Amino acid sequence: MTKLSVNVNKIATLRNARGGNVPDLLKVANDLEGFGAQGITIHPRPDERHIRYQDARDLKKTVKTEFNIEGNPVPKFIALVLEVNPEQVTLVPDSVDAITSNAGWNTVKYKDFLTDVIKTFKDAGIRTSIFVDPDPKMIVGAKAVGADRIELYTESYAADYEKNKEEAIRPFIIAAQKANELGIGINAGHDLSLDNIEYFAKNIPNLLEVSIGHALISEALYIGLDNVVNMYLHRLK
Ligand SMILES: CC(=O)[C@@H](O)[C@H](O)COP(=O)(O)O
Ligand SMILES: NCC(=O)COP(=O)(O)O
Repeated sequence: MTKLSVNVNKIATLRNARGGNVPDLLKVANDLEGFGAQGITIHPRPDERHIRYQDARDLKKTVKTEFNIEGNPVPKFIALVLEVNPEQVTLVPDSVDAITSNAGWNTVKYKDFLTDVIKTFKDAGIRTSIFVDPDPKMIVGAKAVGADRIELYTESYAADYEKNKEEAIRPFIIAAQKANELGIGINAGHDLSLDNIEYFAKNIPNLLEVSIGHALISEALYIGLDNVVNMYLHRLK
């Protein structure tokens, strides 16, 4: 079964719009777990425009499922993750001014850097995952730097799903086969939604976890967080 980790960045975005504590991020995360989410994901960005570094510290005390922190491993991020000690860290190569994540790591070019960073986190007992495009070379590179898992960057799948879902998923199936062959775990995320998740999960062998935020919170505006979590869980069965 594939685990659902809910990315709560958008809850923090809404909270920050007024400067107070509505909605209450910790309560929402706790409720999501109560509704069945099997993990909570955050992606603190250097400008703290949604998740603040303090949110990571606070969530660590309350999250009872798997806590996953994503981000670019700049020194400030590495220090935060080591301090908070989540179950999983996901390395994402986003630039400071990126609106959202827009590429996977080049695990070949950044081999030495990634090997060091992965070792730092693994020595602290934190499971490591590397955000990658569905390119077998990058998956071989992720294995070579010692990552426990890859997170497949699913933006292209989501963008092309309506046009031609068989074509859209093809590179992801090939990538997953490579990951399975190498014995590296598979996570996935970015722009996954109630529309496209079921086909993805059914076609990707050994998909361990998906992290979903933007679409899930948007869908919840119409059907509520409880319903939306359960609809994802049903599609991931
Ligand atoms: C790695 C990934 O795809 C997500 O973490 C995504 O980047 C969410 O970040 P934002 O909420 O800042 O768009
Ligand atoms: N790792 C992907 C994630 O956490 C959520 O991405 P999105 O669903 O907000 O696009």
